[in-house]
Amino acid sequence: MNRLLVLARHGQSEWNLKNLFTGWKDPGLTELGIEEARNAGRRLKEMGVQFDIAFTSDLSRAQATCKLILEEIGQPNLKTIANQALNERDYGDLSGLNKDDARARWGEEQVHVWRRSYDVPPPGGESLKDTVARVLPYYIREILPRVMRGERVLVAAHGNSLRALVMVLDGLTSETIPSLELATGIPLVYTLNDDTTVAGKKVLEG
Ligand SMILES: O=C(O)[C@H](O)COP(=O)(O)O
Repeated sequence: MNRLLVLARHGQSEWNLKNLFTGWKDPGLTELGIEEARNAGRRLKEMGVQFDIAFTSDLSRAQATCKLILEEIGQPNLKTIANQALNERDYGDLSGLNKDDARARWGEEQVHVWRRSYDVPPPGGESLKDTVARVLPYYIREILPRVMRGERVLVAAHGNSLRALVMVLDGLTSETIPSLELATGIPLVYTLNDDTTVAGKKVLEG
């Protein structure tokens, strides 16, 4: 039995376009972000994918992406569960700052460490380790049981809350996770084995 889990980072947001750290702030999608979300839905529809349940975060850019994907595959009314556990990593004091200004102020390397390391948090914010500590329990408690029962699940969330989950699914380490980037609006289509490990993964590029 195929156990289907699809992860999708939200489409481009207004603050992605402005190159601002976003975290728990709540900007909407840009026109491009809306089109990215619709394209993700179209590619899933071409694969014949249908879902039994969807999960998203408490932030509107992920919720809008989830809704647009479901509209494109013809499931506009699918039950969708929103939970703060799937929110983007909190960027704390960096939220709202321009990323290039931050690089100029603190240096390229320090900003890269804040953005991509496993256990170094931005000032006043969450490290990826902190994000794993809320995403993984939620995945194990609420999402994985459904996948293992054969429910086809969509998770529409954020770059770092999904990096937290992909780290576990793909068996990445604190040494390898810094190189993982997730593009906006590109679905990751996983199938899981009986023992919850990954049987297959497909990245639905544009
Ligand atoms: O929260 C944000 O700023 C973005 O969604 C993710 O930012 P990052 O790619 O710099 O971690």
